[in-house]
Formats: sequence, structure tokens, C-alpha cells
Amino acid sequence: MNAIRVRGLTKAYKGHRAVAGVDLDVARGEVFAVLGPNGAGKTTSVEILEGHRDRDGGEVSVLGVDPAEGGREWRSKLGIVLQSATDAATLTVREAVRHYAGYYADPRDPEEVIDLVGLTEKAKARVGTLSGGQRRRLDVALGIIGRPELVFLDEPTTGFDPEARRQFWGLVKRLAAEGTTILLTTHYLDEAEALADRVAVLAGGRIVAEGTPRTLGGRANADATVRYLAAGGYTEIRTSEPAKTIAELARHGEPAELTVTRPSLEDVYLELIK
Ligand SMILES: Nc1ncnc2c1ncn2[C@@H]1O[C@H](COP(=O)(O)OP(=O)(O)OP(=O)(O)O)[C@@H](O)[C@H]1O
Repeated sequence: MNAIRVRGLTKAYKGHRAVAGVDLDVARGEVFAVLGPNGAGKTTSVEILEGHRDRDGGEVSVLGVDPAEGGREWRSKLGIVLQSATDAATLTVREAVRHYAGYYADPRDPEEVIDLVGLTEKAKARVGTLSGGQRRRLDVALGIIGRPELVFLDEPTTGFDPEARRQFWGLVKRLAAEGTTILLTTHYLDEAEALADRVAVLAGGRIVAEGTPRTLGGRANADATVRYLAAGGYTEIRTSEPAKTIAELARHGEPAELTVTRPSLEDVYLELIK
């Protein structure tokens, strides 16, 4: 059984179709990233899967249960990290994490979770005094404290500095290695590439492409660009056979500043959402 199965999901707000027929399958243990521009319908879709928002139509199954009818036991198997920050300003980080641990039958060790998200030095700080990125880390800590089978991460690293993002990626990889299924929305293409087994691109409420980060939008088979510096400036050659092109060039000497590139995930993504 898949962790998530969605067929024909629709949702409109006052006649505006935010989600216009989405199909989605996420296998257990998979890290799945949903990409898409602002307003594409990512948060709406994820909130429906979490049971936080009603849908208009379609079938949805999350860990075998329709989220519209999910009870407490079902909910306890989910880890939810919302876009909005935690509202526990007067508690300390340690108190907040311990408090949330109390909601679950078999929580992780609060100290270990604080360490995992890199907040050990802030354990005694009040939540209201944390920086934006630190609050986000706390949100993640609260999302995983209950040892969830499925974690929803909605734009988890927005506001993180580069070092914190890398640390967070390590955390996601660790959760995935433990067998946790992860559904992630993100605006960072490198994040999707680093973490996701598969990605879907949502635009205008529909999935316009789906695949592994390596193959999305025909990326793996796309032409390469060979670029080098010649007397008159940079020359670029698009080719499906870059090795041959370079061998040909090399017959006339070593080309200066030679590079071979293929479209990045970002290039493919920007093309897809046009
Ligand atoms: N509560 C609401 N009432 C009315 N319209 C809404 C509501 N929530 C979302 N929308 C609209 O639905 C569309 C999809 O919004 P959604 O938040 O799902 O997009 P998103 O892909 O998560 O965007 P972002 O990347 O900006 O977070 C947008 O046009 C948005 O304005």
C-alpha cells in the first residue's frame, strides 16, 4: 500500500480552482518533493492530505485512511510542519518539545530531537526570542517528536542560512534512512535535488511533470552545451554528442575555459512552469 494515493483531487475558493485534478502516489519510505510557483496549489493540496482542509472532489488516502475521516490514532502517525511558526512564545525550547512529546504514546527523546535540529544551545531560550530560522527548526522538532510514519514538510528551510539548510538536509536524510515517508514542498530546486527520490511540478493546480530529479522533463536526455573561449569571445555548441564535439575541437589545440553542461533542474523547472 502506498503512503499517499490521490486521484482527481479538486478544490476551489470562491469559484477559483486552486487544485484542478491532481493525481499522486507516494510509496512508503519515499521522499517526494512538490515544486511549483507561488499560488500553484501546493499548500492547499498538502493541507487536504493532512486533514486540515476540506476538498471538493477526488479520492484521497493517507496511510490507508481518508483524511476527511482521520481520527486521533491516524493523526498520531503524521508529523506536520506547517508554514506558520509555532505559537508557544513563553515556553522555552526544551519545555515546548517536552510538552509536545506528551501528546504521543512513543515519542522520541526530547533532548535527542533538540540536538538533531541543532537547537541544543538554545534549549533554555524562550521560543519568542528565537530567530526565524531557529523557530523553523523548532517547528521541525515538534513535527518529528512523535516518531511519525509520514512527515509533511511545507517549505521547511525558508529563512534558513546555508549552513542550517545543509544540517536540515542531513536530518531529512536521516529520517528517510529510518524509513519515514516524507512529503516536502519547496521553492529550492537544489533542495529537491539533494533530498527527493521523486518530484512533481504543480502549476495552476495541476501536475505538469513528475519524475526523478535526474530525469524530470527529459533532463537526462537533453542536449549538452559545450562552451569555450575562442579568439572572438565565448562559443557555445548545443549537441547530443559532446564527447565527439570536444574531440573535434581538440584537434585544433586545447580549447580555453572548456565546459560541458546539461540543463539544471532549475532550467527544466522554469521551462515547465512557463
Ligand atoms: N483560504 C483561502 N481562501 C481563498 N483563496 C485561497 C485560500 N488559500 C489559498 N487560496 C488561493 O488558492 C491558490 C493556491 O494557493 P496555495 O497556498 O495552495 O499555493 P502554494 O502553491 O502553496 O503557494 P506558495 O508557494 O505561495 O506557498 C492561490 O491562488 C491562493 O490565493
